[in-house]
Amino acid sequence: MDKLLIRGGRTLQGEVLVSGAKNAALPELCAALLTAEPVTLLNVPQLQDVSTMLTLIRNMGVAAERSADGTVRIDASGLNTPEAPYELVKTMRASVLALGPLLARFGEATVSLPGGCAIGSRPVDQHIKGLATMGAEIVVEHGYMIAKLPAGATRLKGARITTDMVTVTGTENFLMAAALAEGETVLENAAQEPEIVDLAEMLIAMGARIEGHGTSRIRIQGVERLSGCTHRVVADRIEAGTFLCAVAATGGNVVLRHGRADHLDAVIEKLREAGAQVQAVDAGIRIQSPGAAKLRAQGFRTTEYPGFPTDMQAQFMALNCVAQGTSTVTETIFENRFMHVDELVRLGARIQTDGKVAVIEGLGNAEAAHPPLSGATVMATDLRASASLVIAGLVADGETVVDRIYHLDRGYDCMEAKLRGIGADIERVS
Ligand SMILES: CC(=O)N[C@H]1[C@@H](OP(=O)(O)OP(=O)(O)OC[C@H]2O[C@@H](n3ccc(=O)[nH]c3=O)[C@H](O)[C@@H]2O)O[C@H](CO)[C@@H](O)[C@@H]1O
Ligand SMILES: C=C(OP(=O)(O)O)C(=O)O
Repeated sequence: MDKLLIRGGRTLQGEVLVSGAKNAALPELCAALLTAEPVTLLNVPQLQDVSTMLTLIRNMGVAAERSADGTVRIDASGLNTPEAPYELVKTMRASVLALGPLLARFGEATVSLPGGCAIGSRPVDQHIKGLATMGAEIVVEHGYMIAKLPAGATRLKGARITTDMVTVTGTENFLMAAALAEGETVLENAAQEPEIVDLAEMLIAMGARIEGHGTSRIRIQGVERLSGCTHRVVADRIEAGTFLCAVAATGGNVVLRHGRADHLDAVIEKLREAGAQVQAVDAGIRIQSPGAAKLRAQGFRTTEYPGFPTDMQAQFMALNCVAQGTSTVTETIFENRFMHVDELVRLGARIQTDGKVAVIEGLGNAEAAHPPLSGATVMATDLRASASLVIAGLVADGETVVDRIYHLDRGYDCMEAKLRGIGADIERVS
């Protein structure tokens, strides 16, 4: 099993190329199921989750080829098995995004329930309720959602869908289903994430009629068929945010090429309050930091976009551990997304948790002769927890080994090579 070996203490300088967003590429690969015409996606990141999604759609009879430059060509004209099996869904929750497109184009779908994962339960009751409002008949049997149209119906019906909470994958499933439904669908309480906007733009390029994406009310006028398209996946704001926290912690001066500062307002605001300089520049985002010991830790609460993203909580917590002062972090989206805490503590961090709240005693001291964390072997437990351990390892004294980095490989495109490119001492060992 691969591990990362990090020797901490280097500042970071130079330029990093931000990849396409995992959380946009995965729904967009599913959106290609909505048409029998070829779809080309550009800027698709090289990630394990993308490979899993390609396996999933190929299992359905879809032709999909991926080139090294990030182009993926999909031809779903031969789709013959509208099914997402448990073996694949259990390793990647995003597989539930096949439900909406399969139901809309074929009138049937069998998709495994995702179950839970390390960070908490991943319920899909809102997906089922919303698609049922559009006329689908969905039963849950043997761990699968088995969905079909009522006898005689050929399309889903447009509907007004108000979800109990803001759901990102729910909004994506509804968008894709509604694009081919009969009549108008209005999504109330819709998610506003940049990845939703990017998916909507791809669907519009396929001929969908969508308005209001990026706001909490999205209107979709269903069309009878969608065409192929070429679409470029939006830059990964979470990858960019992770590098921002890494540079803030180590100190340095780095440009994140293609990074979108306008998609990271909540995180950038906190970094500025901490004392780092962060600017949108032509090429992307520039960060200059004197290093965590001279920054002030910042409390935050995770919420849906445009609030502070849950997918950045672990990485910012790692920064808070080595900055000055006490901070409070509240995780409101997932009930178990503090798995990195015990591992950060192994490196010397001081963190107390109580339910959704973590209190971090920042160990930053600009006068100290040694870094406050000391290298150790730590275990990655989930995707963003892994990234937080890498950030901690970059500032810790001596060697840190991050084990189980298959979690990291699900969602970061060549992270160690990118970090090495800006001066980190980090290598992958088997
Ligand atoms: C709003 C939010 O921050 N969503 C995050 C969530 O998206 P993801 O799409 O996985 O999760 P949702 O946005 O659907 O879930 C948001 C909240 O709603 C609940 N829920 C959701 C659907 C449902 O049918 N029933 C239900 O109760 C979830 O338990 C969760 O507490 O995890 C992703 C991976 O970390 C992040 O990229 C997303 O930013
Ligand atoms: C947890 C994440 O992804 P997933 O929903 O695929 O588990 C993430 O992107 O941080």
